[in-house]
This record gives sequence, structure tokens and C-alpha cells, in this order.
Amino acid sequence: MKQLHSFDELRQIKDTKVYALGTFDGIHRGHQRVIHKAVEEAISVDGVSIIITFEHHPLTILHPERVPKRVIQEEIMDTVLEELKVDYILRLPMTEALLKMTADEFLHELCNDMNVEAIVIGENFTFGAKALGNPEYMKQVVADKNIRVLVQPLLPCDGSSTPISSTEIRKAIHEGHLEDANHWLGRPFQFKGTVIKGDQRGRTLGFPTLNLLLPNEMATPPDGVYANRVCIDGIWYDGVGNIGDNPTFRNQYHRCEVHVFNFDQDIYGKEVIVQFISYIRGEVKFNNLQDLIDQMKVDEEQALAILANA
Ligand SMILES: Cc1cc2nc3c(=O)[nH]c(=O)nc-3n(C[C@H](O)[C@H](O)[C@H](O)COP(=O)(O)O)c2cc1C
Ligand SMILES: Nc1ncnc2c1ncn2[C@@H]1O[C@H](COP(=O)(O)OP(=O)(O)OP(=O)(O)O)[C@@H](O)[C@H]1O
Repeated sequence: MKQLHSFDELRQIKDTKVYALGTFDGIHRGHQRVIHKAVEEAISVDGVSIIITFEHHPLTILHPERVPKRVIQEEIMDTVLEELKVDYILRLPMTEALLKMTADEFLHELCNDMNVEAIVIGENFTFGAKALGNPEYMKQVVADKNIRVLVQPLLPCDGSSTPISSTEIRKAIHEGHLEDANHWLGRPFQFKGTVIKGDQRGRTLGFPTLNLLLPNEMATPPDGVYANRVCIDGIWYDGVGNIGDNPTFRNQYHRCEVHVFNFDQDIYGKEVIVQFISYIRGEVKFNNLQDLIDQMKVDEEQALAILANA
């Protein structure tokens, strides 16, 4: 998948274009429906599929303190889009000028002299200044250009009328409802990070762990113990992990650590991906080391049972 950063770069592409429009934080199952349709259409007209999105959330300009935490990191988003066979992604830089662009102006930039065959959006898609543009309006504006607007019905969360959305997924992650978040995402919630040096105490407890700082831009599950999977050098391992600041010990800092089963290598400085499969329990301040060790043994058994069925 190739990366684009401006309307000008988009104009350089001469192939027949099929767009999928939106923020796409998470590439959840609803987003996948929209993207799949765009890829399918592009193949059927021998053209290219292009995701049109933004480099940063609009609130980075208006209210930076209110920017929502992300449910997928950009790098992982790109990997998922590659797997979905998307040809291009245009990440428009977020500027005041872009925010002020009317729905009409936005469509003009996207559609004039661009050789566009179709635009795929979800039913709830809005665009342009003050989000005044909607699917009906888009259809009217592009009707005379022979561009088809393919509006996809919203995929609901199971057993409810609420559509799957990054907002619902973010909430589930924050509340520790990883099974829901993972189901709506269509893959486990995960993040990538660099392994840092911990206090090297874990080894002496019989539970060596790899330590990571939690990525600042990401939604994070609550402090506590989790069944995890970890990707190290392209290989996936099972493990049991903890998010928190280890209240049993003094002078600790907030981090994510995972005890990886059947693994004993020095991987400081390596990039790993940690997936969160299920919440097991909250973090506890233990009165002595033996109580912590005994509890970690119970956690390990529970994680093994969860992962055997996940
Ligand atoms: C499965 C698991 C459960 C844990 N639970 C707790 C806990 O409830 N309370 C706590 O203070 N630390 C907990 N920890 C963190 C340990 O205290 C920490 O791994 C250990 O002190 C080693 O730290 P180090 O990696 O900096 O050497 C847990 C760690 C793991 C792997
Ligand atoms: N559940 C869904 N089913 C089908 N399409 C969806 C669904 N949710 C969003 N879409 C569509 O996917 C594209 C990207 O969605 P976008 O990220 O802009 O919104 P969202 O997922 O609803 O996020 P938020 O929770 O931030 O509102 C849009 O065209 C949108 O209409």
C-alpha cells in the first residue's frame, strides 16, 4: 500500500479510482465492510482503491486536550489495510484550511479531474465544515460526474441496535471488556512498543517479564492482569501480563509487562506487539513476595486456560 499526503499527489494517479472515506480509527468490522466494498469495486473496474483519511484528529487543532485516544496505532493500521489489499492511503494533513473546507469544496478537490468511479461510505458518514455534508448530499453533488456513491448499512454490535464504532470500542477497552472490543475490532486489541529494562526483579520471583511503556496516544485497558499474546521477531507467544505501577514495590512507574511462556531471551530494545485477550483481575498491593508469587501462579494457570480456548 502506498502513502499519499495531498490532493496533488492524488491527482498524479491516473488509474480509475474508488475511494473509501472516513477516520477509520480501529479498522473495526464496520470499517472493514466499507473498505472491502471499495477494494472489490476497484478490482471490478480494473482500478485502484484509495482510503481518504486525516493525518490527525480534527480536535488536534480545535481542542488538543480533547483528542480521543486511538484504538489502533498508525503502523498497525497500515498492516491491516495491506491485508485488506488496499492500494493507497491518503492521509490529509489536518490544518485550519482543511477544517474550514465546505462539503462542496472537499468533493471538488476529491472528484474534479480525478477519474473517480465510486465513493464508498457508511450511512452515518458526514464531511466538510461543521460536518454538514452527508451521503444524500454527496450523491446530489457527484450525480452529474458519473460517480457512484455506495452507501453501506451500519454493522451493529451483536444483540444491539448500536453501530460498531471506535467510540464504543474505546469505551470497552477503558472498562476492561476486551472480549467485546476484540469482537468488534475483528482482531485482538494490541499495541507495538520497545522493550525497556525493568528492575530485573521478575526473574528472582520466577516470573521474568518484558516491560513496555504504554503508548501515550493509545486507549489503554485498566490496571490489572491479562491473558496476552506477544509477537517477538515475527513469532507469536502466549503470556500473562500486568498493566500498572506494581504497588507491592516502592518507586515504580506505570508500564505494561508480560511474562512470556516458554521464552527466555534478552530482547531489550526490540519492538514487540502485545495483544490483550482477556482481563483476569485487578492489580493488588501484596504484603509479602510469597503472596505475589502464589497469585502469579494462579494468574498463569488462568491465562493458559483462556488462551487455550481463544
Ligand atoms: C501475571 C502478573 C501479575 C502481577 N500482579 C501484580 C500485582 O497484583 N501487584 C503488583 O504489585 N505487581 C504485580 N505484578 C508485577 C510484578 O510485581 C513485577 O512483574 C515484578 O516486580 C518484576 O518487576 P520487573 O519487571 O521490574 O523486574 C504482576 C506481574 C505479572 C507478570
Ligand atoms: N458500524 C459501521 N458499519 C459500517 N460502516 C461504518 C460503521 N461505522 C463507521 N462506518 C463508516 O466507515 C467509515 C469510517 O468511519 P469513521 O471512522 O469516520 O467513524 P466511526 O467508526 O463511526 O467512528 P467514531 O466512533 O469516532 O464516530 C465512514 O464512511 C463511516 O460511515
